[in-house]
Amino acid sequence: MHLVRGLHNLRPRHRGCVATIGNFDGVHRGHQAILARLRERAAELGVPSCVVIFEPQPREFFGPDTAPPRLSRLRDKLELLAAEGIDRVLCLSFNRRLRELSAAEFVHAVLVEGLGVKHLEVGDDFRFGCDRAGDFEFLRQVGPVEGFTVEAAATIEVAGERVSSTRVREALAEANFALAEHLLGRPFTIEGRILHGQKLARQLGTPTANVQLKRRRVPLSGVFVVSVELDGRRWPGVANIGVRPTVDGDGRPHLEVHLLDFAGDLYGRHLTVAFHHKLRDEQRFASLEALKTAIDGDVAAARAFWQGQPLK
Ligand SMILES: Cc1cc2nc3c(=O)[nH]c(=O)nc-3n(C[C@H](O)[C@H](O)[C@H](O)COP(=O)(O)O)c2cc1C
Ligand SMILES: Nc1ncnc2c1ncn2[C@@H]1O[C@H](COP(=O)(O)OP(=O)(O)OP(=O)(O)O)[C@@H](O)[C@H]1O
Repeated sequence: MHLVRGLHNLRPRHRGCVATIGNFDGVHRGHQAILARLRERAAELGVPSCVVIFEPQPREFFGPDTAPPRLSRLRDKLELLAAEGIDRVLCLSFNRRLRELSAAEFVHAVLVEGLGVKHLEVGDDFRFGCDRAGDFEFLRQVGPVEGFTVEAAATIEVAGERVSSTRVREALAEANFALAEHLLGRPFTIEGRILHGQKLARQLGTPTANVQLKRRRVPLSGVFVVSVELDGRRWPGVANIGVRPTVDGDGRPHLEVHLLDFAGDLYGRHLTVAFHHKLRDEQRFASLEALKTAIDGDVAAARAFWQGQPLK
């Protein structure tokens, strides 16, 4: 899959494709359906498939602190789109200039001049352009004039509800991991590199891998049963996402994972943590001894969870 960053990096050879536009946060089953349709249309027309995404996502541009936490960073999204068989991603910086483009200007500059789109596939609720004035009806009118066809993707529902990134976030906040997995078509995961921690966990008897979150905000917090993928192998584990009020509290969330039955050095390695069940909220304990007892309980609960159940 080829990534083009910004309109200015489009070349004449990029013209001629089928496209869709959106945030595609989490690449959930609604997105997967649109992407499947896009692949079909690309094959029919003999042109590449292209997904147009924004970075930051528009809501993050308008309210960096109030926008909901992401399900996927840009690199996760790109991996997921590649796995869906998409040929090309155009990643546009969402900035003042872009937000001020009217719907007609956006269509002309991005879809026509930039991509030479032959066919556009969007959800029927898709809105775009300055003040979100552009919609499916507008595209249907302007498409034939600008030389492309437009199709509204059928709405994908799970359990009678439209699948959306918002719904996945709600499921995670409610710790409904079965629903989140159903909506995503895979378990919710967080990937990252292992950093050095304070080395306190070892003293607590439960060595943990500290996954680098940087400034990333995550859509869940608490103590969880997880599975961890490391170099193509899967391990059962238990994880904490929180600010660790008992021991420090730099106010930033940390993701720490203890792999059951694993011995070895994980510093600098890359791992993927899949979330399956919430055990409890994070708590401030009166002593390290009390924290240790709680963590021992979490480890036992994770062991019981995986007992007789295949790792996934
Ligand atoms: C399963 C698990 C549950 C945890 N629960 C809590 C908790 O409820 N409250 C808390 O302050 N810290 C909690 N922690 C975080 C510990 O405080 C942390 O592992 C310890 O500070 C070691 O940090 P270090 O790896 O940076 O040395 C938990 C950690 C794990 C692995
Ligand atoms: N369940 C769905 N069925 C059909 N199309 C969908 C579905 N979900 C999203 N789409 C379409 O996929 C494209 C990208 O959607 P986008 O990621 O912007 O929105 P979303 O998944 O609904 O997220 P949010 O909850 O943030 O609105 C849009 O064209 C949108 O209409």
